[in-house]
Amino acid sequence: MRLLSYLLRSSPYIAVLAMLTAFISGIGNASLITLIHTALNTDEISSQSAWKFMVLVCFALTTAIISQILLSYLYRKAVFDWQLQLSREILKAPLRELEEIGSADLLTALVKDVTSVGSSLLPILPLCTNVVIVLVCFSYLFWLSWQLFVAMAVCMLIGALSYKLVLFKGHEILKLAREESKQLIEYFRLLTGGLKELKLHSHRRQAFLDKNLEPTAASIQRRFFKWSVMHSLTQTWAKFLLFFVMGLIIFIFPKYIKFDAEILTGYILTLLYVRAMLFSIMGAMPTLTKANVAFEKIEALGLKLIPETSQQSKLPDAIESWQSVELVNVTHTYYREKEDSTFTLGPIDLKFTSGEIVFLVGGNGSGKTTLAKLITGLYLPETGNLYIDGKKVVDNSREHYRQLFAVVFADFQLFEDLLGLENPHLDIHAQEYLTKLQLNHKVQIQDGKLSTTALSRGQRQRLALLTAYLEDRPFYIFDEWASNQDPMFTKIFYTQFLPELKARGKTILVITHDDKYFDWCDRIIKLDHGQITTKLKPVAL
Ligand SMILES: Nc1ncnc2c1ncn2[C@@H]1O[C@H](COP(=O)(O)OP(=O)(O)OP(=O)(O)O)[C@@H](O)[C@H]1O
Repeated sequence: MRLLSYLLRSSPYIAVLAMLTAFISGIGNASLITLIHTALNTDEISSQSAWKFMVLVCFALTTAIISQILLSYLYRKAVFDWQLQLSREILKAPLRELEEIGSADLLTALVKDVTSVGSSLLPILPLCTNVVIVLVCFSYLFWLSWQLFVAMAVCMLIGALSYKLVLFKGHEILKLAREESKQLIEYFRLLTGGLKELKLHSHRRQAFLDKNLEPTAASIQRRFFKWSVMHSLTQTWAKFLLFFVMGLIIFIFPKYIKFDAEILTGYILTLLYVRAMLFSIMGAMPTLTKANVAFEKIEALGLKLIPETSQQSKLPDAIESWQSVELVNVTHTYYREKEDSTFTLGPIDLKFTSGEIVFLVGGNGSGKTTLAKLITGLYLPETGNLYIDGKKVVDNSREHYRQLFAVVFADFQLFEDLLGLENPHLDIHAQEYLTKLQLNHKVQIQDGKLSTTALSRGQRQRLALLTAYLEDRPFYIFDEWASNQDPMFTKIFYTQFLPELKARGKTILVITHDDKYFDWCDRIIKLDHGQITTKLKPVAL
């Protein structure tokens, strides 16, 4: 029911119209069978009845076509809307939560689950029509003989209960298959991302196929097969149930309930007609079950398909002037479920002032990147607070606070389109930076779009730097930016780029292992196992 309300809320007017036409079409269809039965039992068929029949056929046909067109529109629009809405929700959710969910689950939700939920729309409207037809036909049967109807209904109810039981079991199987589909997507991601490693090592490749990919794919296939068998069994059972009921009506019930031949033909004719509708109602159940599983999964991720309030909140402006950013008693803890261990960063007390260059050093895994995520407001501190110019950063101001930073993370992502950079001279500025970064012979820029990002890792890092330059934010953070640069460019970075940025009044935090250039900063902060062990001037190090 909750799924249905979501489906209807995505385009309420169209949905109501589509349902209305589906209902009307259902009434038209059901009226046809009563008209046929009456005509069969009339000696002389009047021309008025023939006209009535023709009009009813046209009416049922037109409403069915309209409802189908509306349905296709509704389906396409719903999937489109939900994919956009889920993307917004993902961008809105806290980074740490998203990291814990993992990209495989998010991708499955965006690509597979949304389509599954949307596909439930396809049988829903025909379902409405068929439910109406079945209800009208059953009312007709009740009107013909209520005693016969009650006897028939009891038999059908027993059949429906057994069907429901199997459907419930199927729901559990589909849930497990959904979890494994997520794992399969993760393996596909490894396959496409690890082509070099898999091609070079034949034993690893074989083991990857035999031990990872194949068992998961086979298990999903087994579960879906089990589900299909259960589905086919219930469908076949449902078909024979109706024949069984007809057999009871023809051979058994007449011994106990009195009714004439006209009622009997009415029952058989109507049941034969209703049979197709009942099958289609039952046929829709697996799709609805699949949609329900996908819907539950999206909800379990904490993502909403329908926006709760208007999406058009004003985007925060960039911060132009500031004096200090301060972290007071800030901590962050990772919990690693598989190893049942934790890593805690902090408590951290740090202050950055406008226009200084700070180097952040420390061994692998000491918490440097985590600290950068806390400073930029990407991670929410578990304890303690961030302050900008003495003002606490709270939930309402966090988005605004984040506009202070331009960051090149070690696992940066390049966008070919230089998005969100409102600058009438963007191409000219970008071209200047491309020359400065010695990329002008490799990459061109036109209408804010880079001609390519298919470059070496070091060159891609330079492109990431280009984006950061163009963002022109007051606070720059570089996470081991120079690690893939040649010695000459590393030198240019520390001895030219950083001082130039500082001269423009920027604050720069550089996560680095390049001790050769430690003299080129104002301060050095050292992290060890999540704790700040040293805050020094470079000369003293
Ligand atoms: N997403 C995560 N989930 C769980 N633990 C994590 C996660 N990211 C990092 N950690 C753990 O937190 C610790 C600090 O990681 P972090 O990436 O901040 O260190 P780092 O100093 O930047 O390391 P490196 O120099 O290798 O980049 C590490 O022990 C790491 O295992």
